[in-house]
Amino acid sequence: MNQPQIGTYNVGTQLTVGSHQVEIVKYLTSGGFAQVYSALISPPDPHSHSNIACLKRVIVPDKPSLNTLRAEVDAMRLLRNNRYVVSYIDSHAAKAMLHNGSYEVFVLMEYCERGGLIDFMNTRLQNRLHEFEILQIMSQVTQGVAAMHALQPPLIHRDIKIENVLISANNEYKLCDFGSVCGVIRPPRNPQELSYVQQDIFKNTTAQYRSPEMVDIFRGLPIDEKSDIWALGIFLYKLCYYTTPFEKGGEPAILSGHFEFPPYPDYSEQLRDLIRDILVQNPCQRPNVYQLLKRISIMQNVPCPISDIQVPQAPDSHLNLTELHQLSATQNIRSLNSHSTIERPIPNAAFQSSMPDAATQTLFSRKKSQTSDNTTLNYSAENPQTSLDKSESVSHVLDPLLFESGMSNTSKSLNRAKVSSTTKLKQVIDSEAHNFRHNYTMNLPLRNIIPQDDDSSSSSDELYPEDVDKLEKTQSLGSYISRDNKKGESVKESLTSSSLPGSSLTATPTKLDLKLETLPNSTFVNTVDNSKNSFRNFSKSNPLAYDDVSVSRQDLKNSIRQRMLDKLNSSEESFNARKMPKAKASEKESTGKPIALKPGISTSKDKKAKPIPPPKPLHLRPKPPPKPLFLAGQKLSEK
Ligand SMILES: Nc1ncnc2c1ncn2[C@@H]1O[C@H](COP(=O)(O)OP(=O)(O)OP(=O)(O)O)[C@@H](O)[C@H]1O
Repeated sequence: MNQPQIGTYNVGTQLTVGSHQVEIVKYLTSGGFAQVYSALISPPDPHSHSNIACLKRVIVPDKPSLNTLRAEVDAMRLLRNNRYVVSYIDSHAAKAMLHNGSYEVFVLMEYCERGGLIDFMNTRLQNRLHEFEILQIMSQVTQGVAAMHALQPPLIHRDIKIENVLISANNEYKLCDFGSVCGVIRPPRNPQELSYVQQDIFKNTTAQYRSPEMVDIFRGLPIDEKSDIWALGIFLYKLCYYTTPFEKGGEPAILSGHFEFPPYPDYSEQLRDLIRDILVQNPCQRPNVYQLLKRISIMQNVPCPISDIQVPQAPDSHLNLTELHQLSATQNIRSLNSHSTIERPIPNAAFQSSMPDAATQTLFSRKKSQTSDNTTLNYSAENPQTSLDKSESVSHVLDPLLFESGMSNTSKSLNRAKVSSTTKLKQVIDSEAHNFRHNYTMNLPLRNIIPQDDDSSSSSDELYPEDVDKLEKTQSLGSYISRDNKKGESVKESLTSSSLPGSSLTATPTKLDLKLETLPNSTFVNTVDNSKNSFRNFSKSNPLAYDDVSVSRQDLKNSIRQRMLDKLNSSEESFNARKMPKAKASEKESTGKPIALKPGISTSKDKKAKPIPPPKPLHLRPKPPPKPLFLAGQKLSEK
């Protein structure tokens, strides 16, 4: 979006935000789209009892962008009680006075006095983080993520990264920036959906934190909680080594899964193992958020905070494998099938929706039930609503035939696997559930990721009173992805080469800087824009027409293959450009001529670009005219 330029508020400026009186204390910074202030509020925040808050002021140019923010606020509101999520206080939107058609949005939230995690890391460039500090940060951030995954249906953050963690006055690490949040995205089923998902991922995620299933949508895997887990793995690696594991290798490295650990700092093998276990290609084999927390807690030698999340537990007598799977399959279908309005997630701590995982947890807990804490064992006995949710979801969402077939497949797999341990069983269930998400076919468009501006019903004026509108109404999660303001650029933090894996780490690392970096894949922008246009036309004419598109399997395969090749080629081009020696780079700057890529690497651009002729031998080059005297070593004054 074209961000209108606005001046900053003076200290002492008085405003009303929702039901709060606000007085500006200090201008803090400007984010990609927002001005950020510290402010005094009245009444104080009932959650923290503090009268100091953070005010985010954003000018949005149109209603779709307003929807994006509205959805961000809704996500914050759902998560407001979690200690490790930046807490929402109030919000307010109004039509902007100065900019026609635009809106001014104010969001009041908990003030994180100690700034960003990145700032803290910058204070520790010489003396890197100790393992216990890393585990503490990781545990708290993972708890924030767990709160999202525990919603029903789950929310996927999609932009977990160092930059999106702030530190509160009492030194707690808190997840922020919920502008990319979405529900589970099932695998696309036709080229239009595919383009759309691809575009959505590029707009809402940060390149280095993307999971393999995000980079290669053509694997046909859902984007779900496990994509956040991958990002947590990258996050953990960066806490340790101040760089990301695929910083140098980029997308091909993400897809091959190959990364190395720098020799310094020397963390325990346990910690490195944890990173290895998270960064596995197959999402089913990655731990879920609870398993991750357990591992971290064991390493910290503290009780697992998982009891805070209250994973649902079933009494022994009520649980058998069939039920277990029924529960998991249903939950997955619910996630997929849901139109994913943000209204739907239920912040019901007693019923988390990553059911394969929850179900497994249940099973684990059965084994341990004699010794377990009672608070985690009250599934249907103390929470009848939970049981209701369960039966309701079974009856109203599923096509019984599909469900039956899913069931029988699962039973077969389970029998085949002859699971003898809970770990094995967990893997089978997890992978079955994942396959279920993968294979289940629905006659629904990807509503959960279609932007609101394509949906005329949601942009009716009655949602937007003329002057002031409190951000309380819920929106489709699809609006999260309409952040077209990023336009192929992402603000990304990265260390300079001095701290890249494999490079010498004895040199003083340079500061972690915020720098504006164009996405590596330059041709992607075109691809995306094109696909976006075609998608929009398509959806405008008939938003429900996806399933009528007649595309043969082979066509789809070919189209996928071609896109993949284009994408890889263009990625390769940008990776080569990255590796371009400095000398060549400066040569480019000075001559202004493009630099030829390595021979043998064909890129989509190559096809269009004219071949660059080899340089002429010296003796054939035209001789430069003789220098005028005053440039030939003789001063004018000496003449
Ligand atoms: N609650 C808060 N307490 C203290 N500082 C904050 C808070 N929220 C944001 N900030 C500061 O403001 C900066 C920008 O905020 P934020 O990332 O939310 O804005 P943005 O416009 O969404 O930026 P971007 O999209 O580029 O990440 C943060 O990096 C952080 O330094």
